[in-house]
Amino acid sequence: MSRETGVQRHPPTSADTLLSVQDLSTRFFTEEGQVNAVESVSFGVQDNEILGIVGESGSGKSVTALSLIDLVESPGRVTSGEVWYHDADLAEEYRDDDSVAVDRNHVDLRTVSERVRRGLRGPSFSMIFQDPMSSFNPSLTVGEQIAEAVEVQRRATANPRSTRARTQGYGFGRFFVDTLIPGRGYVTTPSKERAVELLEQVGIPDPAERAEEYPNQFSGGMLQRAMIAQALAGEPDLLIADEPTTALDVTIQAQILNLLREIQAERGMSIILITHDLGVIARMCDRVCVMYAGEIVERGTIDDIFENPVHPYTQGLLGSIPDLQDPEPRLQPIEGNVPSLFDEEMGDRCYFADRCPKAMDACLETPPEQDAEGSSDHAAKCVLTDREYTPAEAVPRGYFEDAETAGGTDE
Ligand SMILES: Nc1ncnc2c1ncn2[C@@H]1O[C@H](COP(=O)(O)OP(=O)(O)OP(=O)(O)O)[C@@H](O)[C@H]1O
Ligand code: NI
Repeated sequence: MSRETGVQRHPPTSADTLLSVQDLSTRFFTEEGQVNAVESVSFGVQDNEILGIVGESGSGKSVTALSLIDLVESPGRVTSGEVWYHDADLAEEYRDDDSVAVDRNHVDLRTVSERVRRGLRGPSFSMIFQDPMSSFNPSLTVGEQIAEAVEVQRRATANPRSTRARTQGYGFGRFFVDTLIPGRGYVTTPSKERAVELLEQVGIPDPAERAEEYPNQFSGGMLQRAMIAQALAGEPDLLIADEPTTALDVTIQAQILNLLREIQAERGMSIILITHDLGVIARMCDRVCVMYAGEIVERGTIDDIFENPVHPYTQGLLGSIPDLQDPEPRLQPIEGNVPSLFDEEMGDRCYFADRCPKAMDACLETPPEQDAEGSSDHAAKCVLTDREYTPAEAVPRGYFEDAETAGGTDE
C-alpha cells in the first residue's frame, strides 16, 4: 500500500525549520519483489536541535537517512515525497524556475536535479557512520582527506550564488580525489592547516602529527573522531549520524556523544541521530521519531516519548531498556519478528498488530497518524491515540496472520 503525493505541496510554515520531510517513500525493486523500506514518513528538523530516530533493526532508519541525501543505491529508489530544505541562496536561485518547488526560503530538494542535490553533500549535509573505515581511503593520510573536504567547501563558498556549480560534492571521502582532480598535491596550505585545526577540535592529541598518519594507524575511537572532523570540514547545517557509536566501547561511546553535543551547540547546527539505543536518545536528543516497519509510528519530544508513550511498540522499546530507577533493570525484548516489508505481505492494517500485546479488531485497518496528549509535536499511528484499550475487544495472537492469509486467498 502506498499513499501517492498529489500535486499539492506541503512547505514548512516556520523559518526555523531546517528540513521538512513529507510523505517520503523509498522502495527496493529486488528480484524477490518490492521492499517498502520507507513508507510515507513525515518529520521535521528544526534549527539547532538533535532529532533522534529509533527503532529495531530493519525498521528503515538508515534508508530514511540515505533517502534525504540521495545515497540510496540501486535497486532502491525514492519513489515519492517532499524534502524541504532551508537555504536562502538556493531558493533565490530557483525562485523563477517553474520545475523547482520553492516556498519563501525553502526548496523542495526532490524537485531539483540530482547533480544539485549531490552538490549539497558536504557544505549542507554530512553523514557519519558506524564504521569510520568506510569514510576513509586507506591509502591517503587522514589529514590529506580532511583537507580535501575543506577544499570542497572553499570552492562552494567561493561561488555562493552558483549552487548549480556545486556539483562535485565529495562522496564522504570515498576516493573522490581520483575523479575530481587529476594528480595530487592540489590541496592548499590553508586547507591543510584547517584540517589540523579540525582534528584538534574533535579532541585528537598531537593533531599535526596525526594528520600525517594513515587511517589504519588510528584506533577505532580516534578514527571516529577523525570522521567527525571530516564531516565538519564542509561546515554542514545538518549532520546525520547513523549509529555513530555502536561499535565502540562504553567509555569511548560516551566521549564521542559528548563531542557531538559540544559541536552541535558550538556550531548551532542540527543533527539527526540514528540509534537503536533509547539511552542514547534520552541523553542526546530534543525530539524523537520511533520507526517500525518503514513507518514513523510515534514522534514527540523526549518527555512525550519517555513519560507518555502511546504506541505499544514505543512502550515495548521502553520496556526493553534497563530502567535506571528500577533496582533490578529489566531487559525484555519485544516478542516476535519485524515484518519482511515485501509489498505483497504488507496488508492494509497496523504493521505492529501481530506482535502487539494490545491488538484489537480495530487494528485490522491502517491507523492514521493522530495527535496525542502532551506537546504539540506528539503524534502516533495507533488506534490507542484516541481510545482506551478494551480487553473485551482483544484478539488472540496469530489473528492478523490468519486474517492476512484469508484475505490473500479471497477470490
Ligand atoms: N539494498 C537493499 N535491497 C533490498 N532491501 C534493502 C536494501 N537495503 C535495505 N533494505 C531493506 O530496507 C529495510 C530497512 O533497512 P534499514 O537499513 O533502513 O534498517 P535500519 O532501521 O537502519 O536497521 P539497522 O538498525 O539494522 O541498521 C530492511 O527491510 C532492509 O532489508
Ligand atoms: Ni541502519
